[in-house]
Amino acid sequence: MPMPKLNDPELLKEACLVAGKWVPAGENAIEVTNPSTGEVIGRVPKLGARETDEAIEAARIAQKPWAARTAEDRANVLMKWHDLMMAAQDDLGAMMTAEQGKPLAEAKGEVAYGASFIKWFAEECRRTNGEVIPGHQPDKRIVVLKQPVGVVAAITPWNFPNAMITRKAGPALGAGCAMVLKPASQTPFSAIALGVLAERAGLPLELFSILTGSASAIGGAMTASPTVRALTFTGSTEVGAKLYEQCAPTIKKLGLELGGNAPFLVFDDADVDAAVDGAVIAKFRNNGQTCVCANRIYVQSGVYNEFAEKLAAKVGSMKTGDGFDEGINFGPLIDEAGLEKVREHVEDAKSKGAKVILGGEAHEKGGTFWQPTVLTGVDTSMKVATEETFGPVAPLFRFETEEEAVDAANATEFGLASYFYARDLSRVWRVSEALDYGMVGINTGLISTAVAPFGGVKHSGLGREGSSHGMEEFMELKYLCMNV
Ligand SMILES: NC(=O)C1=CN([C@@H]2O[C@H](COP(=O)(O)OP(=O)(O)OC[C@H]3O[C@@H](n4cnc5c(N)ncnc54)[C@H](OP(=O)(O)O)[C@@H]3O)[C@@H](O)[C@H]2O)C=CC1
Ligand SMILES: O=C(O)CCCC(=O)O
Repeated sequence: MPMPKLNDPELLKEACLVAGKWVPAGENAIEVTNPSTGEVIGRVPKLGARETDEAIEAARIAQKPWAARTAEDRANVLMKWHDLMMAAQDDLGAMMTAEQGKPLAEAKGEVAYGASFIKWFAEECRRTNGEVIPGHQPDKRIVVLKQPVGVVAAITPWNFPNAMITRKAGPALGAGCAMVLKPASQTPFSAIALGVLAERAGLPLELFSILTGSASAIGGAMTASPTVRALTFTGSTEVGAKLYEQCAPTIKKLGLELGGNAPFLVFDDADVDAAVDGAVIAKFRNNGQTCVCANRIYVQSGVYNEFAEKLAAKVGSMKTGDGFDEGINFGPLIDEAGLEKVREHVEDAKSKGAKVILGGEAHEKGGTFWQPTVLTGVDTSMKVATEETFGPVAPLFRFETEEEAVDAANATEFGLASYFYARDLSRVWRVSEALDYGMVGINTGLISTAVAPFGGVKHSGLGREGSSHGMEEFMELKYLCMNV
C-alpha cells in the first residue's frame, strides 16, 4: 500500500538542513524506497565533506549563545519540539512505515518513544547540577561545574529512524551543545522531519544540521574535525570500531551503541506463558531488527517442549505484510542484504540438524519478506549461536543447569541486552549479577525507556543513553580551585 496522504505534507521534505539553510536534493541525489513495495518515495541530497565542514563551523558559532541561554529556556524549546512531534505522530509514523517498513502502529509507538527522550532531557537539562567539595586546605574551596562539550556529531541507523536521533539530540541540545547529524541513507525522511519540527519549535537552525549522503565522506569529515568534541553513533560494531579509530587523533568523547547478540533464558521455574509473551516482544519487535532483540533463546529441559510449542503457536497466529495494512505484526526486512543474512542463518541451522517448527522460508509475499521462524534442536555449531541474525528467527537451545545457561549466554564478544524468566528470588539475583551485559530484562521482554541507562559492554559499545547518565555523555566536568 502506498503512503497515505500526510496531514502536513511539508514534513516530507526532500532537502537537508546544512549550516542553517535548507539544501534541496539536486541532480546527484539518493533515492529512498519503501522496503515493502520497492516504490521510490522521494529523494534526498547526496552531500559530502565540504557541506559537513560548513555545518560544523556553523554549529561552532551557534553553540556558544545557545549554551549561554538559561537551562529553562533550552528546556522550553525542547518541550515545544516534543509537543510538535506528538501532534505530528500520525504523519511521522506514516513516513517511518513508508521508508522503514515497520507496521504503522509500531512506527507511531516509536514516534512516542522518540519524543519521550526529548521530554525527559528537557526536564533533565534543568538539573545538571555541579558540586561543592570540602577543600583539601583551609584556604581552598572546590567547585565543580558541568559544561557542554561543544559540537557533537551523530550518526544513526535505519532500524529506529526517529528514536535513535532523539536519544542523542535531546541530551546534547539540552546540555547546551550543537549537533551535526548524519541519519541512515535508507530512512532519512524521519530525520529531516525532525529538523522541520525543530525549526518550528524555535531551535536556532545552525545548531542542528542534518546531512544525507556519502557515509564515509560525512563520517570522515566529522571524525577529522578538531571542532567536533564528541561523536555519538548507533549501528554495527564494524563501523563503530572504524569511527573509534578515526576519532583517536582528535581525542573525542565517544558514545557507541553497537551490535548485540542477546540471550533470552527460560528456567524451569519460569511462568512459561509469560516467557512466551516476553520472547515474542524481545525477539520479534521491529521484525527482529533491533540491537536488543533476543538472538539466542535458551530453554531449560523441563519446559523446553512446552515453550517451543507455545511460542510457535503464538507467533504463527501473527501476520506478516505491508506495514500500512490493518492488523499487521511484522513488516519486510530492510533490504536484500538483510534477507540474505536471515536465509543464510536458517539454511546453516537446518543443514546442521535444527528442526523448523514454524516458517523457515522466504515469505510468499516475495521481496524482502521472511516468514517468522522458530527453530528447535539448535546448538553452538550454528551461525545463529554467534552472529546477530537481525531478523525474525527464534533459535531455541536446550540447557540442563543454571551454570551451563549463564556460561552459554556469556560466551559472546557482545554485551548489550539479556533477558531471563525465573521465579526463584535467589536465582534472579544470581543470574542478574552473573550476566555480562549492560542491560538485563527479568521476567520482561521490553526494557527500553527514556528513564533508564541504555548501553552495552564489550563489543556492544561505550557509554549510556537515556536517564540522567545520558546527559553526562555530552558534558565535561570543570573543577575550580579557589584560594580564599
Ligand atoms: N546497534 C544497532 O542498533 C544496529 C545494528 N546494526 C547491525 O549492523 C548490520 C549492518 O547494518 P547497517 O545499516 O549496514 O549498519 P551500519 O553500521 O553500516 O550503519 C549505521 C549508520 O552508520 C553509517 N555508516 C556506514 N558506514 C560508515 C562509515 N564508514 N563512516 C561513517 N558512517 C558510516 C550508515 O550510513 P549509510 O546508511 O549511509 O550507510 C548509517 O547511518 C545489521 O545487520 C545489524 O546487525 C545495524 C543497525 C543498527
Ligand atoms: O539500537 C537499536 O537497535 C535500537 C534500540 C531500540 C531501543 O531503544 O530499544
